[in-house]
Amino acid sequence: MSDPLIRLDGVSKSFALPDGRRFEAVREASLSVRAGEILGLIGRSGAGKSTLLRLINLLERPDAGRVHLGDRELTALKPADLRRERQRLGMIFQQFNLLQNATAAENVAFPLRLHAGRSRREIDARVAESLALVGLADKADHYPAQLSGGQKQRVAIARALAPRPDVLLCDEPTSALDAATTGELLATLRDINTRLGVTIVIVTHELEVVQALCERVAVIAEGRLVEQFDLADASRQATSPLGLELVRLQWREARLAALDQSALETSAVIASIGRREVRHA
Ligand SMILES: Nc1ncnc2c1ncn2[C@@H]1O[C@H](COP(=O)(O)OP(=O)(O)OP(=O)(O)O)[C@@H](O)[C@H]1O
Repeated sequence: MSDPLIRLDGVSKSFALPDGRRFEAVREASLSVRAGEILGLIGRSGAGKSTLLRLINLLERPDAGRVHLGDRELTALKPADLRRERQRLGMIFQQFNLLQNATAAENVAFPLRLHAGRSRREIDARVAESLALVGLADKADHYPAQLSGGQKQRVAIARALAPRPDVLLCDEPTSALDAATTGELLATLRDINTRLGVTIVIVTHELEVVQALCERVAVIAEGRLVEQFDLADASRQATSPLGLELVRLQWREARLAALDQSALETSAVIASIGRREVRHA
């Protein structure tokens, strides 16, 4: 494997419980993410998926272990250097996290204004470009309350992309959306990955999302990374219950696709017989 873009080395994170004990949400997790790939992080509720994702951009600081982005060790950086490196890591959330009293354009401009050195004209151009990327050029002046759930998530994606990050971290981005809107949003994420080369790490509890979008998957259970595999690798042996469920879903989808194909071929044969009979009538 080429040098990874993101590398977690033995990261652990615990939280204080009300009774004073500590709960280990992530335990000695090591993970590498290649530049340009789409990695799914899956696990049952409470398994530690979101915590692991937030350890990548140090929204959560690990108690132990190291986080690398390219050749920089984020866990060793001073606050000003970390702020700069974090611009390479965009993030979106399940509940969109938009500023309600700001327009779509103002929301997208927000991260650009946080860092000095960009002119007003540069910011306006970047905002327009980012909204166009997610198909919302005509909604720049709309407030979040005037947008659908899918449109709100697109504004959030535009905001995350505005600083031109290398990575997009997605925390359950489709959980608040219906099936059709989920499909459209996944197509947008794939397009961003293909056209811009943005590496994507997505946390989800929906195996269909992994199946539709991801190239590789990492399974987390009780804070531990229990297995990782390429979805296209037919020779793989999934071992965890969720890994096995995902493989079964892939088989089912593949069988349905084969059935669709044979139904299509059958109808083509019937149609050609019909045409011959009409000619001979
Ligand atoms: N700030 C916090 N303080 C205390 N406990 C926390 C905190 N954040 C997470 N936890 C606990 O850590 C565990 C893992 O949480 P996390 O949100 O990472 O799980 P998850 O796999 O993303 O779950 P879900 O799919 O339900 O969102 C949970 O038991 C959660 O209650």
